[in-house]
Amino acid sequence: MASEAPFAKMNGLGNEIIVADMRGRTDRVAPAAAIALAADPATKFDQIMAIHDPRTPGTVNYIEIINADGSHAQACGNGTRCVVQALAAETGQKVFTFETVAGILNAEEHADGSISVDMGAPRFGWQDIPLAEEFRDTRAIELQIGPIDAPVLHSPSVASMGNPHAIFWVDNDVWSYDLDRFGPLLENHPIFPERANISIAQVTSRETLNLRTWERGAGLTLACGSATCAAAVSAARTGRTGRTVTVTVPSGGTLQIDWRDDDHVVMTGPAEWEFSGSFDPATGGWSRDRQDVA
Ligand SMILES: N[C@H](CCC[C@H](N)C(=O)O)C(=O)O
Repeated sequence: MASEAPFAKMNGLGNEIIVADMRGRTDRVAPAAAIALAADPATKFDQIMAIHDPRTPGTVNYIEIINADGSHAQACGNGTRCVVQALAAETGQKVFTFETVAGILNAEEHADGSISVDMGAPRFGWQDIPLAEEFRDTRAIELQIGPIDAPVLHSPSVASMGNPHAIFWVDNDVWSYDLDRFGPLLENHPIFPERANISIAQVTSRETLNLRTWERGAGLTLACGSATCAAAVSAARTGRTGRTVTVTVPSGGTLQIDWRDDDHVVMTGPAEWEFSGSFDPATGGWSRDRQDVA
């Protein structure tokens, strides 16, 4: 049996994150371990952020992102803030350059404890999302759900933040939509060959949005950082808002999104530590650190 690895259960605005310390090891978190940890109410999570030794000079760590269903994600904004907070607490370092499967990621902890992550440039080409067929205008693609002549949700904007996102614009309260019913249907719609994260967004002013997300591989979550970025850039791109917005997520918290002139999207928000323990990356068996036990 491989030795146990330390982990911290954290959250980013209610997005449930496990930061797994896989530095100095060659094994990886097995999908079965992720599924076991997700099934245990004490360690239930949306994403595992597995911190590995760096692969590329100039980066501090390679980060692997694993969804609750054991699948992999290319981006996780809220989880990246949790990684920054954990590493900043350990090392005192404030500025980080990470590598993920989607590329290089810069992040920084500020004096007030908030954390900014440069999520890179969004992509809007239909092959970039990806979509199964060509759509020339990804600001509003032809996709709808509900009765054909009275769709409940329709014409989403699609964007890639490294991972695939569809954003449905609604006029009513985002809570009035049955996202737990529509989410799985849309996540697995054949138009999204790699599935997609599905959000509904209500624009409340030129600077504010309300957002709910059904995450690919994790379901309904209390926050989704990359979806917040995808919604913000899509809102700006369709003329609904300016390029700097505050997004309210289901936990009631907010993320600040700035789509900079150099095309990079910078997301700023909090991260919170809950408890620490160690786990077996092969099976997901785990125990809580003794000093944390009340
Ligand atoms: N919670 C994450 C996104 C996870 C995306 C994942 N569900 C995927 O498969 O793309 C965030 O804060 O950005």
